[in-house]
Amino acid sequence: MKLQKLYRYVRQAADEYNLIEDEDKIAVAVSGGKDSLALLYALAGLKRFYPASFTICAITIDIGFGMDFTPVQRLCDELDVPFFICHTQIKDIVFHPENPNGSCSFCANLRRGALISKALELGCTKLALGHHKEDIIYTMMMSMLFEGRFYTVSPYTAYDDSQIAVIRPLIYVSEGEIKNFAQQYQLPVIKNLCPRDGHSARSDMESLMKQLTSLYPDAKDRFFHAIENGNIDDWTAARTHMDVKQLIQNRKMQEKTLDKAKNSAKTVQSGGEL
Ligand SMILES: Nc1ncnc2c1ncn2[C@@H]1O[C@H](COP(=O)(O)OP(=O)(O)OP(=O)(O)O)[C@@H](O)[C@H]1O
Repeated sequence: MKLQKLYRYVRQAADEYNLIEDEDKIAVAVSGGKDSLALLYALAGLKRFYPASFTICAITIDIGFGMDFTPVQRLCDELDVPFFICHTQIKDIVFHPENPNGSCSFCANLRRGALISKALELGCTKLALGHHKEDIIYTMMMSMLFEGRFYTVSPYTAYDDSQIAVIRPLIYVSEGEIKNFAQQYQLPVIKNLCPRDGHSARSDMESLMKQLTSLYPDAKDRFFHAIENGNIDDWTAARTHMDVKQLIQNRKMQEKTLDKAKNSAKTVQSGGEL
């Protein structure tokens, strides 16, 4: 995939869901994986010609697996993006033998907390995550199968207790396109050293989708269309550029529904979406 195409996708998401506003300071959450590196690349370029004026910085949460993030630092230098790395003990907390909550979703929550607190410290108004089209679809499938509700993470999420909103500008980009882009532009992808990488419920959704696609080639597009038109509260609110207070109100209602659904469904360890 060419860079122009990536820009087009990100612009489409930004325009449709009001992701980027004038004076925004966007913290790009960079794990070192292909998705967030592609996101960094896209936003660093887009800020030169996007109608709203915004700045970016990059934040990496070092979970404690001893990964070397020097290649990310080099890319940030090349793109002229300030880079911040936060060293944490998340690995020790999540992998503690006596910790019964040591799931992928617990780890994702800790990472998100660390990202938000660093982004707030830096005065950022948005935190951009690298979820792509399949991430959105697989989260919806997990939500239906494990929680019994039609839901997935939104392109724009506001929190009432925080000055920052989470945005997902890659929702229109497929994983295949990102892989291709990462190869073409030689993004410095760092191998994830977590032993659970690739062994989550998310990978089960991937296999399930492969089977579905062999029977119904358009399954992914149909699922994504259902999400965009399915009146999921956060999605509708973002698309209609709803007032932030109203957005938060909607989110609270959603959380109540989730609690109810969780109580009545079997608890299954999910794939740990951030
Ligand atoms: N350790 C981290 N530091 C900073 N950001 C992170 C970290 N882990 C995850 N993120 C952010 O959360 C997003 C989703 O996380 P997830 O673990 O699902 O990664 P992924 O789908 O493999 O994406 P990537 O290829 O970017 O690693 C990432 O794209 C990235 O923006």
